[in-house]
Amino acid sequence: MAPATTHHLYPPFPAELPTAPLVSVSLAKLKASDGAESKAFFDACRSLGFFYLDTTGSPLGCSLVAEAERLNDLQARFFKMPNHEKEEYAREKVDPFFGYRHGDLGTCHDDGTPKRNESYNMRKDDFEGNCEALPHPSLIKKHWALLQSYVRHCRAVIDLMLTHLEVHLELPIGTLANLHRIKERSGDHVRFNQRAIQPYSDGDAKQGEHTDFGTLTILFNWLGGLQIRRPDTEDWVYVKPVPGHASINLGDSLVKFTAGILRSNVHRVVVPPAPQDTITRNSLVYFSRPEDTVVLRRLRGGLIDKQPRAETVEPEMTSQEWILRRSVGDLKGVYTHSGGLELRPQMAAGRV
Ligand SMILES: O=C(O)CCC(=O)C(=O)O
Ligand SMILES: [Fe+2]
Repeated sequence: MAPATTHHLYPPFPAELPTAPLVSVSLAKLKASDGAESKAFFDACRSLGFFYLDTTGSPLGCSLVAEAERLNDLQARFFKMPNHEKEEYAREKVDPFFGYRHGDLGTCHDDGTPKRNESYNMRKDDFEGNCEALPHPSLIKKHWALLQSYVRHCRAVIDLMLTHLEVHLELPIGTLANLHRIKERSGDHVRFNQRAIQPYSDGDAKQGEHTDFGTLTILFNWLGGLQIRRPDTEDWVYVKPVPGHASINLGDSLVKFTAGILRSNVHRVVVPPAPQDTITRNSLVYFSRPEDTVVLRRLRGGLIDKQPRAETVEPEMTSQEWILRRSVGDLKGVYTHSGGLELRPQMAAGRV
């Protein structure tokens, strides 16, 4: 039985809007090593780099969805905390990458408090006890076990997907998994995201265009707003949230490891389509990334050896360095070179 979701409590995603052509991949079938499903998964990883993960019939998927619902409730409570309390855990205070971030929109809520886009980034290593945990508010500490369990479940899904990738890439089993060991330090994290109600702006939409830096991203959405740029038409189209499904997308490190066999697609978050644009928008993201010490470069073996060699030698750096430099806008995304999309001023208004 599918777990209860809360999508029906929000205004509906409009039926007539063109949406992104994401295929749906069944987690239960991937787990059962279903050949056709595995192929559909790999095709989606090559062609679009985005797909839905259908959790129906999977105990792991059911846990993930149930926990995502509880975490969505938790994030609403987290963001309701007074700004000065959240700022105690600001990135500037706690860590160069993790912690609370915000971008002011320059307008105010009815009660006079400034409107913000906000995020709270909690690293996997805190939950796994791989290092001393960063400071967190008591609300987060109270729900530590839930977050720990969510991290474990996300990682189980990611490890399964990495194994399917290894098979199709004709790599020895464990090649990718060994670069993503849960007990090793990495940039993996859970992110709470909140966007205030705001008017659509072309400039903001453009500023938000990005690829993810890491490996695989597991995303739960309750409202529209996420858009991808279709590789075939170059049109920006909304990804419709589907109850019981996560959206999965591939990040730049998989493009680098596979010398471009896999795709990390450009995406952005804009105002949800009406009538969803009158609601504060939250999303829940799990970002997986290679271990900190892994050098981001093409791997050897299987299909990767058949890929053409790049004419220019790209600088090689560790995952940790790549993430830090990407996060301050110092490096461009793998698929965004030509448009110069990542050449934006750091922390542009409202961008977190
Ligand atoms: O909020 C969303 O739907 C997507 C967020 C996203 O793309 C990101 O945080 O990298
Ligand atoms: Fe993203």
